[in-house]
Amino acid sequence: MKLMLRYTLKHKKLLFLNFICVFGFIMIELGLPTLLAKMIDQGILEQDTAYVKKIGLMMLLVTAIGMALHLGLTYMGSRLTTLIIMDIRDDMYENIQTFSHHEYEQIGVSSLITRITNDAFQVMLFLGMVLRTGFMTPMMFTGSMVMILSQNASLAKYVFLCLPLLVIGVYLIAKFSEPLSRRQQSSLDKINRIVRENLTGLRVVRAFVNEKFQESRFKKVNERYTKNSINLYTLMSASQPAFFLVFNLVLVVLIWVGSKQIEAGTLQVGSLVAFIEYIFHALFSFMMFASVFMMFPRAEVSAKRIQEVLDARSTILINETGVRETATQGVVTFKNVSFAYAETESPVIRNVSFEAKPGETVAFIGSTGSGKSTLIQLLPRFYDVTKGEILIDGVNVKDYYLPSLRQKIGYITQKALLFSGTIRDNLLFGKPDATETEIAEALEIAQASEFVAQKPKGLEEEVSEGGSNFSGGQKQRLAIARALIRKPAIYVFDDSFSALDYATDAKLRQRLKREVTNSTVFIVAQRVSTIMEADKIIVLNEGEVVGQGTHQELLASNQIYYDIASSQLTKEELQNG
Ligand SMILES: Nc1ncnc2c1ncn2[C@@H]1O[C@H](COP(=O)(O)OP(=O)(O)OP(=O)(O)O)[C@@H](O)[C@H]1O
Repeated sequence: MKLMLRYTLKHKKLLFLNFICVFGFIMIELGLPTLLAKMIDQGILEQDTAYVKKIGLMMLLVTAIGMALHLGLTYMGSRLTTLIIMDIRDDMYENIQTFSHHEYEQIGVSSLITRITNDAFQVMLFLGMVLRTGFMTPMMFTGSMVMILSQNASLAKYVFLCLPLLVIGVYLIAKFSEPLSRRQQSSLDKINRIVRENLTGLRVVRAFVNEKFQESRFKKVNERYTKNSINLYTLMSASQPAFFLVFNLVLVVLIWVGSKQIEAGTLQVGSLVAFIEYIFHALFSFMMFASVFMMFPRAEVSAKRIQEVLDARSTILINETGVRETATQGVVTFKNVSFAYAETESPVIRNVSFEAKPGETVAFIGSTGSGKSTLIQLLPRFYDVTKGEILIDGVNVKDYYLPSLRQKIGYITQKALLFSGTIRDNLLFGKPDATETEIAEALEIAQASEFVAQKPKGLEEEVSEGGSNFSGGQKQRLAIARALIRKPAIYVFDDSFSALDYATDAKLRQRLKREVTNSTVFIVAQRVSTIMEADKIIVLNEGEVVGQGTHQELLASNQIYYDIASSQLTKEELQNG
């Protein structure tokens, strides 16, 4: 509720105009039955044609004004809700951007998508309803009740008798719809997750001929969603027939008692018609308000899910006052660094210490799951160390202004990710103002010039979603070029050469070596051949450093490294180093 109120009050001017239209519209709607009563009692029954014409014209004019006000009301309401939802989505997106990986993992990417799309839409539907009818109906109801009481108090008591019945009904429906709404939104999260997994992993699904299995997984969550929706809508729609039953019963009683009063001469026909019209307004307003009230739990569930996203504070803050400039560029020191993914889990990095200087290449090797990727993700603060510290150019990474820290690092992820757009767009992602020469140079170092030139449109070739129109190796080379173009002080290659053939891998590294003489280079690799020329190789085992040195030193002194190397290199290669 707070969320909806806060965002609505941001647009006070539109809200005020909406309110004016509502007020005017109600005045007109409430005035019409009185005019009608006058027309019947003083015009039609008295056979005064001139009076009938006069009141008729007045009614026409009043109706036209009412229509204009209603139009204004609809326009104002739609404009307001659209702006509110735009603000909510903008703020959510902005906050999501600041999330560390921890928050993404906690809420889940699919759920974040549902929240920014469907939950925001649910809130929009509700606010639209509130703005169109939420203000209007209580005012209309109160106004109508006042008119009812002032017209005929003895008839009014029948209307009051039915009200508690309606209130209890509305309360019960709202109460039962809340858990159903919550379940519905969380089933939608699941639908989103399965669709996402299926579509991104389509090749795996097909390769394992698991379409049927995935289909049944989808069917299950879809059925759960449908069942929930049916229950929810059945509950909601039960309200209308029940309401009309009560309404019609009241009407029958009123016509019965009213006709007796007319017979006795204590009530005029026109007054009864106006009275019934007011009752219609009152009960109809009540029903409309009840629908808003019944929709509230559903919108509230969505608003809470949105609020959760807005309230989530990244554990890794931008640090506005942090260090932006340093004297040196690329000196990296790990001091007794330990890291666990969650407080309860055991550390995956244990007491790691090493140093790297500009011009040096430091490589990490170890069995899978030994913590190589985790270790280098601590550099740009994708996660924060649990113990110890990481210094870059003498400053703790936590003390940097976050963008300045990340600006120093060219990070090439294990899974190359390209964005939809052209090849050029993807390269400019690294440096928006890069010149043609810089682009060409980066492509050349990354061994990508040739295949880019072979594309019919060259740099302007479109990259389809996820880069699916490029091979794994081509994607990796473009991702490398994108990082190279920035010329950062520190390069981090997280197994980024794995999809390249041996020859391309060797050529790329050789060319890179010439280029990045003043930068610090970290390479994570599974292939010994990729890292054997590194200045320092760090061998990791279960998160611990179990060896440090050059290829030759480690071959001679470290059994784990020797075992990895001997499993990949020929005897000759081993001997020649
Ligand atoms: N997001 C995560 N949440 C919890 N545990 C994780 C997460 N990512 C990795 N791990 C765990 O941390 C450990 C180290 O994983 P990491 O990816 O760093 O290993 P790696 O040496 O890079 O492996 P590989 O060579 O297979 O890529 C593994 O046991 C892994 O299961």
